[in-house]
Amino acid sequence: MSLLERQDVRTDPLVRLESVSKSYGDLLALDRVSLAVQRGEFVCLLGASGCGKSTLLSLVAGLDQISGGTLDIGGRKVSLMFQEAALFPWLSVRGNVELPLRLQGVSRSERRQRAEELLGIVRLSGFSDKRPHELSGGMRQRVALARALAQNADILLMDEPFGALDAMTRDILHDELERIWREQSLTVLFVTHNVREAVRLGDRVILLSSRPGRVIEDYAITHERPRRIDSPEVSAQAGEITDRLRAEVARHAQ
Ligand SMILES: Nc1ncnc2c1ncn2[C@@H]1O[C@H](COP(=O)(O)OP(=O)(O)OP(=O)(O)O)[C@@H](O)[C@H]1O
Repeated sequence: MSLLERQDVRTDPLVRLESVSKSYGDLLALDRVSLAVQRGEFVCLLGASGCGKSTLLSLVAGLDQISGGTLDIGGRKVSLMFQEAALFPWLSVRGNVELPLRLQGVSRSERRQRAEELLGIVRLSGFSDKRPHELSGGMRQRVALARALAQNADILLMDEPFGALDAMTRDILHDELERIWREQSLTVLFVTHNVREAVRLGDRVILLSSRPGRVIEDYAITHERPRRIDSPEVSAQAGEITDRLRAEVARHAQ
């Protein structure tokens, strides 16, 4: 294999954006964003409110059309998870997790088995027959994660999935997500406002400018895993990124 071929293998991204722009009428939300996410990477997107983070996710999800540039996910499947679990209240926990499997045409018995397996992965075995309103916010997000995993997608897109949870519950879910990401070899694109959360979880933290969103920094986070959100290393790097973000917000406010 030639050097060039080997480099191609190493840089075979699952998600590739080249100079992607997105406008809503006169409003330019994203401005020539280039970003490549490698298979198995955990990439966090960070930026001031309104800088286009959710827009970027919805473009990758194919929920919206790009206005310019190239976006290529090679026809791969994506699944989405949001701040609100958005579970169907009339379905049991198992029924919610089974839904994507039902849409994929998976047989009843296989569906049940797979749903139980996924509920085990998110540590909710024994809660299958509960309804969403009987669960805590953290447990509902676990169900949403199991449902996202049931889609059997190549790429997991997460839009502030833990933003509404208390700090302790969020901390526990960080550990769980990291474990599941490793065990399932997931590729994750994760939007957050929380700099520490981004450094806790990400292999990379992509910092977007204030609107229109452009990539202004691409930080490699190399601290050993599992990390603690309150460790000195995470705090120090989060401090550095926060300073950069503050400078960007201040520049924009002038
Ligand atoms: N469907 C839409 N129609 C018109 N404007 C939109 C639409 N979606 C997003 N926008 C605008 O695009 C810009 C980027 O929005 P987006 O929600 O992507 O930002 P964000 O970084 O995710 O914000 P936040 O951190 O506050 O959630 C905002 O100015 C928003 O008002």
